[in-house]
Amino acid sequence: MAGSGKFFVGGNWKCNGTKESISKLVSDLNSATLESDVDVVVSPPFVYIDQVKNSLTDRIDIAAQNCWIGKGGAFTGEISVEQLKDIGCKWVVLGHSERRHVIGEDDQFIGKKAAYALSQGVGVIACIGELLEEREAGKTFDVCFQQLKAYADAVSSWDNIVIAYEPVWAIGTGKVASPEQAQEVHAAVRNWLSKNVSAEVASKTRIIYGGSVNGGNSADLAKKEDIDGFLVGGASLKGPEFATIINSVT
Ligand SMILES: O=C(COP(=O)(O)O)NO
Repeated sequence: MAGSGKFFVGGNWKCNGTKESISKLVSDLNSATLESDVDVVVSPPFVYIDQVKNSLTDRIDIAAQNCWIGKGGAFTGEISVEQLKDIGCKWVVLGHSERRHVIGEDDQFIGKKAAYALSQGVGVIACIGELLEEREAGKTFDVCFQQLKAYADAVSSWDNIVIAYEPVWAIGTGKVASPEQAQEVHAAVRNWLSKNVSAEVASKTRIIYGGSVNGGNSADLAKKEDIDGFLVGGASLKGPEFATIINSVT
């Protein structure tokens, strides 16, 4: 398994940054003191991965924000898992709500991407999460379990998967899920894994929360039994605050 820490915190930089701003962010991360039992990854835009990989401390791994569904070749505009490995990526974020609801990727497409990435030895941060209208309609569990099933139907091992529960209504809105709301879904996800995969997978798979996490709310979220870390967007672009979040999970 890529990373053996009890906890996992990812920084999803999304489509943000410049060479200059990323150089400053990397410098801040390199000078941070980070808790030892937290696996930490950052996910730069593709075009900055090489810069980050060649300047960031080895304490922090690199995740890509997406990958092609199979081996490279005549797929204009795509980036293969092999190429991401070649430049030092150990992880890839898949199934992010922005890929589902903005780009239009469906569950099966995402599941196949996850299976291929894992087959090449790259870990998968497997995102799931419901829309506000789905939550308001009482469909949160149905949606998350459907997305989980698509991963489970495609992959043959869970050793290199971290599940990220990211309620879409909390992403980028400042409306963070309450610790109780997040714990309820994390516990249901873990129970689903136990019933549909195995008790061992349910026990060892890290389930992380994403959606308006910041240095002020991460500690309360991290106290919950089934919250094993975070996938942080906006706050991960600020090195000191991202370090505060990382150090709050233990
Ligand atoms: O999309 C997110 C969360 O973003 P924010 O922290 O900005 O809500 N993580 O992948």
